[in-house]
Amino acid sequence: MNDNPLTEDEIIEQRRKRRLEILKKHQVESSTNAPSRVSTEDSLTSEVTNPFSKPETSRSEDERRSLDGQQPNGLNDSSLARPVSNEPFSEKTVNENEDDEEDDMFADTPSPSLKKRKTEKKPSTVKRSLAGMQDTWDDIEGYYKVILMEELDSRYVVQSNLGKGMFSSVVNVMDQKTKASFAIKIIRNNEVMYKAGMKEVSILERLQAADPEGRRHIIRYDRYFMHKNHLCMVFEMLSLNLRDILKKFGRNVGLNIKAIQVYAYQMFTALCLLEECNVIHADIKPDNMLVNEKRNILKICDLGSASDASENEITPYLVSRFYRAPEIILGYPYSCSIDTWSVGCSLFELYAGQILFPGRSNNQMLRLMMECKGKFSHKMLKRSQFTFDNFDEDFNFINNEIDPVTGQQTQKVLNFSKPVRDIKSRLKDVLASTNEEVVIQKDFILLLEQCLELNPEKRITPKQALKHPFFRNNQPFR
Ligand SMILES: Nc1ncnc2c1ncn2[C@@H]1O[C@H](COP(=O)(O)OP(=O)(O)OP(=O)(O)O)[C@@H](O)[C@H]1O
Repeated sequence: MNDNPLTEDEIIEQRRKRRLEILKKHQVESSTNAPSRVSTEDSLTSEVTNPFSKPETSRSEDERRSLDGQQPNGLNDSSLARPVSNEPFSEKTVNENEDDEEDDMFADTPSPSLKKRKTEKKPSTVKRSLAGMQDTWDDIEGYYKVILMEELDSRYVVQSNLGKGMFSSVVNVMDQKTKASFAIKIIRNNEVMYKAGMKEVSILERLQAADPEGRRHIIRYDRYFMHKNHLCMVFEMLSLNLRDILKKFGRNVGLNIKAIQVYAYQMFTALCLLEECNVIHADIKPDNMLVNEKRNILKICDLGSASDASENEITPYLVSRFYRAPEIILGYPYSCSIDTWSVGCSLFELYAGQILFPGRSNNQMLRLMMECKGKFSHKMLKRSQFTFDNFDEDFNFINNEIDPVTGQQTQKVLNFSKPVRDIKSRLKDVLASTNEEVVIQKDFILLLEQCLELNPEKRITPKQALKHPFFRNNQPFR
């Protein structure tokens, strides 16, 4: 298997394609969906009658078990790590962040080198000079130049930088009224991003109305305001994302099975809410799952790629590639179950400490999926729009690879009669240390297999997943 890291050019090209898809989508939607004006005083926290909301009493017992504050045996830092005796996988691991580092099609100038990206830790302490000099507020890429102790919306005081994504920079602030901490996502000063941000706001509002008490593991959103031409979205303050957790506690070997159980249950609880609201997240991955300080509560964040399930326009670059469901690549009708696929990939990665399908192209993603799960049914291939990009007329897979020696593109037909690298064999080196863990691990493998059904119609639903035997001995929820 070729697990070599992608070249910088390949990463740039891959990410550019994805952002182009998002750009195209928002250009089409913008004329109808985006509000023409946003008031700085507008708040989205007021009560809204929500057609998607479901009364508390109608929630299943399983869902209720996962509610925040009902987990007496929460995780702590030591309970996340797997015993060091577990051997890491011998395979070379592809840089897990490669899919997040990209050239920036929204910037006026070429991006700084990929390595230089995540640099800024502390906001500048230089005082901003003259009001009215708008261009000094933004950097050349349209990110707001945050100043330590700056006041936003006459209320929030900037404490530190939290992170930087393609669409925004995120800062930690203190609300002077309540002294509470919040995270504010400051969207880049760019019309397309503003429209994408407003769409994220409307989806968050909808999810919030269906879960007014915020117990279903989607990030809590408070309100938005405008600051110097930047859309600012106020969120509850959380701690690390699961990619950071994996680096910190998994030591690149993965987290222990008990931590996986707790997080998995919360992920499926969030997916249930998304499904009830008919929302597809479309960017589920460890980077977009945040945990609290105590590490016992997980929330899914970054709804920036989310959309209504009825808007499921066929496009082959939706979702970050390693977490992309086969139906997206094939051009088969897709729905909320693409998020279940992404959760399956994320859970494997959190447990194994390595990416499940580190394909360097959509074609290679299909190959890795078939090595793991066997071949696609002809019925599915017949219904897919992009089948012949990757299969011949007899539905044989055409493997497209770059020859590492000659650098030439090579094509050869590959046949997959049955899985050659299934989940069980991939996890054979992750040894369970107790008999109890052996049983839990077996159930985990079963659950992963069901999340990773090639046919989306046969894939486990989030509601079914919550009842899976994998959660049988999950004491924190009992
Ligand atoms: N509520 C929060 N609490 C703590 N940290 C946060 C919070 N929200 C975001 N962050 C940090 O900021 C980073 C970027 O946030 P987010 O993914 O929402 O931004 P984005 O611009 O949409 O990024 P992307 O390029 O992934 O689309 C996150 O990975 C996380 O580390």
